[in-house]
Amino acid sequence: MAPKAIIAPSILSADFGNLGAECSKTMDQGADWLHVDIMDGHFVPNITFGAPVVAKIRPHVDAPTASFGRGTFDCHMMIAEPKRWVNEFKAAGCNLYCFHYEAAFSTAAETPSAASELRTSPRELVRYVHDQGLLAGVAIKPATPADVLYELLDSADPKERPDMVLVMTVEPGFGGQKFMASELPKVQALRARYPDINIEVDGGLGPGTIDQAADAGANVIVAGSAVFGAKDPSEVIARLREAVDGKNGKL
Ligand SMILES: O=C(CO)[C@@H](O)[C@H](O)COP(=O)(O)O
Repeated sequence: MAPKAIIAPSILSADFGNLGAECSKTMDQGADWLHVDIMDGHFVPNITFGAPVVAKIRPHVDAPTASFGRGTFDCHMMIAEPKRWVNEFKAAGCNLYCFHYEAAFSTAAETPSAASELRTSPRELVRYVHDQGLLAGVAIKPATPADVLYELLDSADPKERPDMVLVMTVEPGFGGQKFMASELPKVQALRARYPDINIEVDGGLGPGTIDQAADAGANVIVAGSAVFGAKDPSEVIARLREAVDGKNGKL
């Protein structure tokens, strides 16, 4: 049975001119976490913001008092060289550092000019993120199969096991895209093999698509435009939660 629902609105769809207030309002509307999309214009064809902005919004949301707790800043690092920024984002108030499997790998294999301390692998990077005292997430793009994650999730060493996996249900880079149901078999396979892990889905989630994602076994739900564009965001957040927890008998 999947773990409880965690609803993480993506602040990519918030009003950037009023970000602190937008974040605290969304928490008051029932969010568990905030999903903070970091894009570098390199790993993905869009740029958002960096650690200084995260540090500015952190005081607007109470920090979590436990791992995975309310107020977790779930930083989705759509960036090259993800090892470079772990400490800066930790200092800014990030709690969960979710890097892309593809980016961690390419630093080692495809960027031979990268400084040697930045050359890494997904396994080493999960360990490194844990060593810095953060939760570690590993994200996969639509072109990446789920089974690349098995080696990490099967690791006997908890330091090398991700705390969450993120299955992208759109190509990373932009909010407001169409949900790709073609990615759900990955979620099903991961849930069948790992009944207790946090599986996050991101992209095109909302009242019209949540049931498919919940049926597949996702429990951490990112929603940007569906929450920030709603007349009643509280109602949308409650609906997302009900779909996941209702299915799992947790309501
Ligand atoms: O990471 C991303 C996009 O790359 C997402 O977090 C989007 O921000 C989700 O937006 P919606 O599809 O829910 O509008």
